[in-house]
Amino acid sequence: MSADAPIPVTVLTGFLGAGKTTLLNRILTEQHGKKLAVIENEFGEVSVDNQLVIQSDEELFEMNNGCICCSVRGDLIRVLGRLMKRKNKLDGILIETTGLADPGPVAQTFFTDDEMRANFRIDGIVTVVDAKHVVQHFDDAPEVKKQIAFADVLLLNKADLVSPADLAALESRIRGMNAAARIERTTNCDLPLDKVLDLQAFNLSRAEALDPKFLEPSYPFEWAGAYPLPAGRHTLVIGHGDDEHDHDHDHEGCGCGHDHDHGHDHEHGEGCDHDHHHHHHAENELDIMVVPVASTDDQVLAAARDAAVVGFSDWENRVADGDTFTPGTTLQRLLLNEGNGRYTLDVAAPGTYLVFEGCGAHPLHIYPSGAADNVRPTWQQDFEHNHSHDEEVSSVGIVLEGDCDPQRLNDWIGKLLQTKGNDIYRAKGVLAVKGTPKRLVFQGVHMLFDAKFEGEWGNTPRSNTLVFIGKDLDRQQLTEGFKACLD
Ligand SMILES: Nc1nc2c(ncn2[C@@H]2O[C@H](COP(=O)(O)OP(=O)(O)OP(=O)(O)O)[C@@H](O)[C@H]2O)c(=O)[nH]1
Repeated sequence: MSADAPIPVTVLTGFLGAGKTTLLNRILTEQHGKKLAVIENEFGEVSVDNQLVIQSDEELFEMNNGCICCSVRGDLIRVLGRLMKRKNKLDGILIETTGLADPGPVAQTFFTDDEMRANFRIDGIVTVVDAKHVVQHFDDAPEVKKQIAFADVLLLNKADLVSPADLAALESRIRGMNAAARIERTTNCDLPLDKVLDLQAFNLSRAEALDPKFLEPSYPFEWAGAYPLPAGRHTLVIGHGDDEHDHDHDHEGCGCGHDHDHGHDHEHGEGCDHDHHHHHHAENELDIMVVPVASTDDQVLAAARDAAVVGFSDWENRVADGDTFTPGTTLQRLLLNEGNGRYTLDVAAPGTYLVFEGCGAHPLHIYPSGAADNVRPTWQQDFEHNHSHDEEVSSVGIVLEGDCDPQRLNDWIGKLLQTKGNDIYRAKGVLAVKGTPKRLVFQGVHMLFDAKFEGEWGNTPRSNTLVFIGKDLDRQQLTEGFKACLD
């Protein structure tokens, strides 16, 4: 490939347990003579996939502290920046998204600026569909339909688990959701790799037709405002706790939580139609970032916004009610009391400070030290966070030392998935079993599960890592249940 040609990027999507890692491992083991970089994003409190993706020469980047379509997009951009520098040594990039990712924003990342467009080209979006379980998620997981709609190739996988009649019915239903994609029926994602790689299939106009906002950026924050601040220890108030001063963010009007009277630059202001779902924030937390800027010129604001995108994907500093924090590109997670909180913002130098708010629904006031009234933003903007996740899906991770008793483990898992398999969408783990040097790899998708001994522990310390993903998971019950399997 010429050094100037953009690197082809393949996005692998599909709901939890559909077979994405199976396909990835197939690609990694086959002799295709290509040098690929793999970006792996996993949903779950603890990572198991790093133990399940086979070892290969390919470079593997893991992103596990959030979903690639929103909170770790900053990480994705950073990894791509690194790969860009070694572009002539790479033949392609594979991105395995979490089962809950909307592929739209992932694909969108490659169109965000000229540098991205020049260096990368989406070759295709490959969606793996679990023929056995997908139907039950059509209604409860909106991501599934998006993954199908966005696909250039659809693997109708797990064909071995359904009857030919059911498979045909499913195929026509899926065809109805995406008339353009090629559909391949597979078992264990077994198909020639030229059906998923080197497709030149991604079509920007189709993506725009599916999502008219496709080329509009989406951000991990919903609002930003610029405040002129003197040096000093200022009070930052979130919420309505202070009624006396509650005159500048009244919520009449669009209901989006901002004071529109003072907005100078409302890109999306009119209908304020951004949705306020924010799956990874609890109601009693608000993510903010306070970034010093030299001015409110467009270029300066754009640079601050890009820094905030990266900062929002990084680890947060937790700030309790009453605590102090300083400006900078660190994400500050304000801990709220029923939506309210009062913090000290310690400003060393006077100047303009941009405040980014993760969720725009929280009124925010800054009272400079010694001032009777709060300071108004001189500029403000709403940002589009145009997708959301099913807030009910959560994960429980268990990491424990000790050896499992195989019989008790089998009984526990069997019973658990039989009784709770509707709600446990996905379970996986790598376990240490009494009396064997091998690692037990456990895989569950709803009620179906299997466990295989794969590879030895060798020098790696024996331990048990398990993750459950689904709705209404009972952490204590799962943890206690597993503990009882340990010797
Ligand atoms: N019977 C059957 N099982 C399959 C098939 N494809 C994959 N599996 C099994 O389904 C389970 C999940 O497969 P993975 O490849 O890990 O699925 P995934 O989409 O990567 O899962 P997440 O990353 O957790 O969302 C594993 O136990 C696979 O062996 C298939 O065609 N038939």
